Amino acid sequence: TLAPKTPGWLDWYQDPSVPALRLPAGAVDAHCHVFGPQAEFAFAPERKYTPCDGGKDQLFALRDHLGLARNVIVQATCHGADNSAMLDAVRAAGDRARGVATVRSDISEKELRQLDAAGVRGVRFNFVRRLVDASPKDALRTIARKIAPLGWHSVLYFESADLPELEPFFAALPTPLVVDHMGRPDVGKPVDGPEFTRFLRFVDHNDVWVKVTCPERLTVTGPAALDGEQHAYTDVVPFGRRVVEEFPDRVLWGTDWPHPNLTDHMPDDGLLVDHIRHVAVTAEQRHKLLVANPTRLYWPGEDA
Ligand SMILES: O=C(O)/C=C(\C=C(/O)C(=O)O)C(=O)O
Repeated sequence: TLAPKTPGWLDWYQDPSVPALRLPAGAVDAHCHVFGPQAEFAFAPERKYTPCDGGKDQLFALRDHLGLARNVIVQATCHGADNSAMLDAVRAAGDRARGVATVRSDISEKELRQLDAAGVRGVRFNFVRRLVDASPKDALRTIARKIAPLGWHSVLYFESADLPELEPFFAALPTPLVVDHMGRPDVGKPVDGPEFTRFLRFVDHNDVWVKVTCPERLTVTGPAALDGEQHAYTDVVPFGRRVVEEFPDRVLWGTDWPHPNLTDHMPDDGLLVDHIRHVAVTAEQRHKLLVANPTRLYWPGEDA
């Protein structure tokens, strides 16, 4: 029997608009997931939510609809450390997808090489308490040490309030670091206030990559019209724009489709693409954000 969806959970947007923004050739959705379908890929018993299905066929249809060329498919907590749904999608996409996995500290070198051969290029460390139970730092250190020889990176998902406590641990990891959703800033606070300044300093000191993603998750005011356009998350724009301006060569973008854990509104993915115009305002910034940076990180050696 299939597990029912967490009550109150919104399904992903069924009829996304065609973006007004034409994406540059080779644009990468560098943060998205696949959920099941659970009839084929069961959700993990230890999960803290049960999503609707969101399989590879719908993910690739969205990629094509939005004008994207490639995906980086990130393991979501609803599948725990069972990466089979993600691997199935990455393999199905051929060279058009890479993966970021969740692994346990006892993973063998052989298993890691198999993941690498399948297109995995990083692991995810999740510190968001509503998503996972404690993440023992010793176990994560062991994982980071095991993946470093493969040239993989560590993707970090944390609440901004936890950065002070986590920063020394992050700084000591022996891999490149990639932060999800700008470190989840409190956008009710000033962009040049102490909290986001501390985050930007962390990024600068450790050459951290930053995903300029999830304005729909971070917004306090909700989608609003901006420059006559629907659905720009105006209160998040200054944060994304700041990161793009300060670290133009280490920013990434993604849809976060199928958008887990949203209950008050579900973004139209076409309008999420248009939101890019407010944070990467020049064609050069957009080429780096969408093409050059993700290609350098996930398809190194390719000209982009
Ligand atoms: O999709 C995201 O990146 C954000 C969320 C969930 C996960 O990342 C996950 O379950 O792996 C969230 O904030 O609920």
